[in-house]
Amino acid sequence: METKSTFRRLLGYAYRYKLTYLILGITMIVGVSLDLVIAWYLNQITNAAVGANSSAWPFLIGAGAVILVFTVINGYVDIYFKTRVSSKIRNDIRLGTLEKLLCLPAEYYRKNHSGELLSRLTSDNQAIGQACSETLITLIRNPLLALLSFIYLLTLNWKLALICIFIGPVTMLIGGLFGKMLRRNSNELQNAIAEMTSRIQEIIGSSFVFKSFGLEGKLLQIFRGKSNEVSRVEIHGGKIVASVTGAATGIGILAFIVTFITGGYFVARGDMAVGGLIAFIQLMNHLTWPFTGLASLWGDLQQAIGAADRIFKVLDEKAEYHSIPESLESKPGFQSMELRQITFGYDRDRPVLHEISLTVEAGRTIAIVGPSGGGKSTLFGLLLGLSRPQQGEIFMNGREVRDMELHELRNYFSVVPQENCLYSGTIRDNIADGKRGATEEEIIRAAADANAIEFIRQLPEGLETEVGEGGSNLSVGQRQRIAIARALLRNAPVLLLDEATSSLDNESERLVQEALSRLKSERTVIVIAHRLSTIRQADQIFVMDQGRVIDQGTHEELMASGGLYEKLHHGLAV
Ligand SMILES: Nc1ncnc2c1ncn2[C@@H]1O[C@H](COP(=O)(O)OP(=O)(O)OP(=O)(O)O)[C@@H](O)[C@H]1O
Repeated sequence: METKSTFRRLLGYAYRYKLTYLILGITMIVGVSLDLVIAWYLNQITNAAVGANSSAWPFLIGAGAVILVFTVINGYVDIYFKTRVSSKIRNDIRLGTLEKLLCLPAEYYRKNHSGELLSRLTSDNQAIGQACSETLITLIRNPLLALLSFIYLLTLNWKLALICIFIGPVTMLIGGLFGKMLRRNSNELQNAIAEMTSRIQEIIGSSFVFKSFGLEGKLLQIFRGKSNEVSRVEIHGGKIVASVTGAATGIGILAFIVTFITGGYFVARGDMAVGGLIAFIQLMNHLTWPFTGLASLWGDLQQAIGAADRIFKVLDEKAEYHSIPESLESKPGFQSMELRQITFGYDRDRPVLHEISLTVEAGRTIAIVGPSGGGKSTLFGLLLGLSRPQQGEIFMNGREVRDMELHELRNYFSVVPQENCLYSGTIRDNIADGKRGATEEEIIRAAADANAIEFIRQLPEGLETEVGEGGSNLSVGQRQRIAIARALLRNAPVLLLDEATSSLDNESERLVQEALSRLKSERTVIVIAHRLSTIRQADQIFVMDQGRVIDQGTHEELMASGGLYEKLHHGLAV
């Protein structure tokens, strides 16, 4: 992406807060004026001291007090509004980024590292906030201050002023030179941090496994590699910043020495008053620092543009839908769903489903069974429109689903996934996710039908119990029953049930199965069955192997045919 257009886009966010920027424009002008006034003040006070002009003191004290008051008030207003605008812009971009992420297709999540996506919302977002306030304002303020200081310098001693002007172009050259290096370093650092963050997420979420398998040493070793890489890139960045700062400081001091030596010479010759020299040195600071500071500011801006590039890349991704939908409403009126010759691969040239055809009629229970990796979950993804088939068509009530809004399609389904994904919040929140505006009575009834109400009542906080990250405060069986309650409340006509493979104890299993049979009644059910015992009653069973439907029929028919189903039944007998 072009730096210019990225910058223009960033300005678009800033434009929303034009009033705040107007205030910051005023504080900037007042700040610049105060810097010049202080040089003038030093000039006055030194000349009064050298000329033994004691009558000037009341005026000088008064002027000092005014300068002090203005400086304090202006400083407060300036910092407050800079923080405010930076925070607001960061918030806008953060919300926009998450909104976009929520609208992106499942494929995007498959292809992008979660740590990278996390960095878009954290460190990249932070870098942009800084750029839109302090960096942006300073980039305008510094050249303005330098220009006005130079004009003032000309009035003090034009010859000296012209001698000192060489600094500007030299420092700008340095800024330009190092800016590109800083930006490259920033990109490299972001990638390294993203990889490290992903690792942290993975490690933190797996304490049960790494502790039971004694993987601490291995994980630390892997993490050390990622962490060392971050450190290496940071140190390299430090080298670049140190070079910029060193060069800039050198130029600043050179300018100072030249001014002092030349100015001192002018004073000695009587061409300049001592107060003038003092004011000159003060103004030289304003002339050199804006330029020397420009180098590192430029670096900051480059880093922010790098961060903005990455964020805008997410914002420009093709979304599944253009705005966050209202929470899904179940849609009555399901008649049938038909898959015709569906072929699909996560990589286009490596299909994992081959020419799948099946029909699901209203009110029937369809079971999909088969060995692991056969494509059962992938098929669910296609039904829900999470992936699009590369060949073939899917019809819902006779309508091609390509012609339907994704929300409309998904409104036909209630899903109980294998991993019973709950969100941080209370049990009530999680059940209520099934239906917008669910009443207390409906929530309790759903919990009761899901065989969850008893354990909920035994919890000290009842429905208000926090489930923890991903439901980690609850047992697997309890999580499943909450997920079933959520699906019951949703009350969509088609239930997609991916049976959990995790084995529950007998009592828990009984409670879950009982809850599921309530959920299944009066609905169309498509179930991925891991326990063949639970699907004997299914109207139609599809046996999938290596992405193909290799057999179909009722339990009895499939047992009689002596194919894979019969083998699974005897061999796995789950
Ligand atoms: N996100 C993905 N990217 C690439 N390939 C994938 C992805 N998810 C699954 N696959 C592949 O697709 C094939 C079918 O996987 P799928 O998860 O649909 O099988 P399954 O029958 O549901 O297995 P299980 O019973 O173990 O859950 C497998 O070969 C798997 O490796």
